[in-house]
Parts: sequence; structure tokens; C-alpha cells
Amino acid sequence: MRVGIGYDVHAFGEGDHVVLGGVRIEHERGVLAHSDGDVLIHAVCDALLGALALGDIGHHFPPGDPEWKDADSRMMLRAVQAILQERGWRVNNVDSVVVCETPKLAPHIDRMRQLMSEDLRIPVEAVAVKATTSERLGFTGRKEGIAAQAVVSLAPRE
Ligand SMILES: Nc1ccn([C@@H]2O[C@H](COP(=O)(O)O)[C@@H](O)[C@H]2O)c(=O)n1
Ligand SMILES: C[C@@]1(CO)OP(=O)(O)OP(=O)(O)OC[C@H]1O
Repeated sequence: MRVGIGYDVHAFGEGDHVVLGGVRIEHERGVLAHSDGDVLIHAVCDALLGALALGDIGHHFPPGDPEWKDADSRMMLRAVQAILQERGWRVNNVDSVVVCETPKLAPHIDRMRQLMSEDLRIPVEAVAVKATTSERLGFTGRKEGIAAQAVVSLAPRE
């Protein structure tokens, strides 16, 4: 068994939607990012890579690389899953939390779980996504950006 932790932040910027866990959510602002700025999937990718001490998302998908400009972060999640599989591991479970005052995430949580479980090839019951505000404190509380944290466990493939 291996465990990993991931954390990511994206600042709000111009735009009319955010993408979280692969779900497009209409919002008064977008996020600043090289890719689609899916802070939740980035945190999950970092947790998965961390579990095997394989560096971080920026190491595998360099922020300056045109290939990843505006990229769908689900491509990165599937690529990371393939790396784990090649090395003889499978994802056992994912837990995660997204921190932002807005948008309201509760209506979208089950879709995020579904999409990430498909990309990771595990049951939806093994993927948890939670949302919280930071009670108007700090950068998330001031609506300057979104943060996400993830913890994963991996098991050897039989
Ligand atoms: N962006 C968010 C933040 C929170 N929620 C949901 O609201 C509940 C209460 O949040 P608190 O920060 O006041 O504890 C939380 O448990 C989430 O279910 C949300 O949907 N979107
Ligand atoms: C996802 C990548 C892809 O270039 O860029 P961003 O979308 O800017 O996201 P971030 O979490 O800041 O950095 C990781 C990069 O790998």
C-alpha cells in the first residue's frame, strides 16, 4: 500500500466558467492557468505521483509546453493512471476537498466523482470529493482563487 498527498491553487481571472473534476461550471470568473486550470484534478494527479515518488504534475506536463496549453486535465489524469498501471499499481481510493466561496459545488460533486472514477478505472464509491468555504478568511475567503487538496492510496495490481 502507498499513500500520496496533493495540493494545488489557481487564481481567479477573466472568464465565465471554471472546470473542476472535469465538470464545467458556469461562474462569474474563470481561473488563470496554462491548462484548463482544473485545480482538483491537478491535486489528485500530484497525490497519485507522490504516492510513488514520481515527481509532480509540472514535471510530467511542463507548464511551458504548448502541448498542455488549454489542455483538458482529464487527459493528464488518464496519463498518470497509465503510469501507475505500468508500474504495477492500481488506485485504491481518492479523497479530496475543494476550497472556495464560489461557485457552489454541491450540485456538481457526484458528476466530478463519476468522471474521475472513469479516468482512474475504479468504482465511483472509491472517489470522494468534498467542498468547503474558508469562512471568508484568506485568499479563498476573499474570492481570489480556488484551492484543492487530495489524498490517495494505491494497492499493488494482482
Ligand atoms: N464552494 C462551496 C463551498 C461549500 N459548499 C457546501 O456547503 C457546505 C458548507 O460549507 P462551509 O464552508 O460553510 O462548511 C459544505 O459542506 C459543502 O457541502 C459548496 O457546495 N460549495
Ligand atoms: C497543469 C499544468 C500543465 O502545464 O499547468 P497549469 O494549468 O498552469 O496548472 P498548475 O497546477 O499551475 O501547473 C501544472 C502544469 O503541469
